[in-house]
Amino acid sequence: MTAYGNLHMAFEQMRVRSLRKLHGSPAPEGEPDSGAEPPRVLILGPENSGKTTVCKILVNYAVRSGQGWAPMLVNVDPSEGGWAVPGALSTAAVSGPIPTSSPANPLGSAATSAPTTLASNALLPLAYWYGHEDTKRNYLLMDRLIRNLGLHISDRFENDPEGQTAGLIVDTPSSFASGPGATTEHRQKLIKACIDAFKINVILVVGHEKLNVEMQRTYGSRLTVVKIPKSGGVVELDRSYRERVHNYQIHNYFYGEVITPPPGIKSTTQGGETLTDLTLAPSSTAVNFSDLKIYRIGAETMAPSSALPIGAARVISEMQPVLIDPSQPGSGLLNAILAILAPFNTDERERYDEEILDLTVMGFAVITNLDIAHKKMTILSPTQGSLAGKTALVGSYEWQE
Ligand SMILES: Nc1ncnc2c1ncn2[C@@H]1O[C@H](COP(=O)(O)OP(=O)(O)OP(=O)(O)O)[C@@H](O)[C@H]1O
Repeated sequence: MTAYGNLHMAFEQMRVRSLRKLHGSPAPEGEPDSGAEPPRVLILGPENSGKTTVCKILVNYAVRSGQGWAPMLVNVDPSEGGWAVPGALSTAAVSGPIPTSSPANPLGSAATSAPTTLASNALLPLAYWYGHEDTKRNYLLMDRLIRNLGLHISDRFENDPEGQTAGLIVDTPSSFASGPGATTEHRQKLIKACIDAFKINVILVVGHEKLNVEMQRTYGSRLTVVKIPKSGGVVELDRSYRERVHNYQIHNYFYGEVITPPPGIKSTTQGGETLTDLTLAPSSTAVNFSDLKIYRIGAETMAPSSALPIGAARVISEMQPVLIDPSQPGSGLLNAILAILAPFNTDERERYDEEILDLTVMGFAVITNLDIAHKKMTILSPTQGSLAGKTALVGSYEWQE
């Protein structure tokens, strides 16, 4: 904790200096006035090194310091869940301490979920849908979504110069830290995408000497690279636990957080709310196949370009949106999670081919039944709003009650 405490103090000084610069206040004697940048931190580390926990500790220290900071927390780990369901990349400005009581909402829950009085249970995240657990599956898409998140954050910072002095903290997947030989180039590109998109000025490497040396060598001359020890408390999470957590997170997205009080206790509250308020009632509706346009980015199974025979070109590129016909057997839609996308640009002149890749997510739904004979599908969604005319993206996540 000493290392985390010291880091917090250093980041706090950066915030204060950058706010001072913004207000044009003079620096106290003996303090340099240059380089007053807010902390924009990228956290890297291998699997089970406690990256997410470090992010949460640093964000919680910042919001508790009583200065009214609301740092941006960015989750580019698609297997994490963040504020949406697993498979999404998201970001939110955090203004209250993040509750850490449940793996269902590892970073605090979004305002779209059950309303509660805790400030960090009312986060307004911005999410993009990547749709797969593994960043290696479509690294070009990851790269594009990271850059999209960065553009939105830059826009927000431009409109809120005071808010930007709180800085931002980026949690990354463990595949950014290490991986089999051939993926080194990909992960380096993704790290570079994060550094460019979020204008990172500090890289924290959690307990990985080799990566620390690599980062020092590549970025040491222009960014601060700090190695911090892995906390002794980190729990090694295995594959089956992670799968259970994913199912639990998706269940929670639709049904809210069902917390059963310990035996013998009749009524309990969390953050001043009675626990029954935290349960949600999703709606199940039958829609025609033609009502909803469902796309998949790239083909379902795709070998890396380097594995194709010499001279062969792809029929479908990794970034091409492919319209799926639900009436075709093997469409892979049954039980698939759908990300319902924000509408396309209404101005025809502003439209472009791959616009679908740059649309943010409004919410998630799941196809619980496909009736090919009647061309209808049953969709479970958080609200009763009509899905007609909407566009959805499907990835490789599936869920069954
Ligand atoms: N200091 C600590 N004390 C107790 N438990 C901890 C501590 N740090 C982390 N943990 C627990 O260890 C587990 C793994 O930590 P965390 O999710 O932060 O690691 P990660 O590096 O982000 O993992 P991933 O490989 O999924 O990216 C979590 O269940 C977390 O609650």
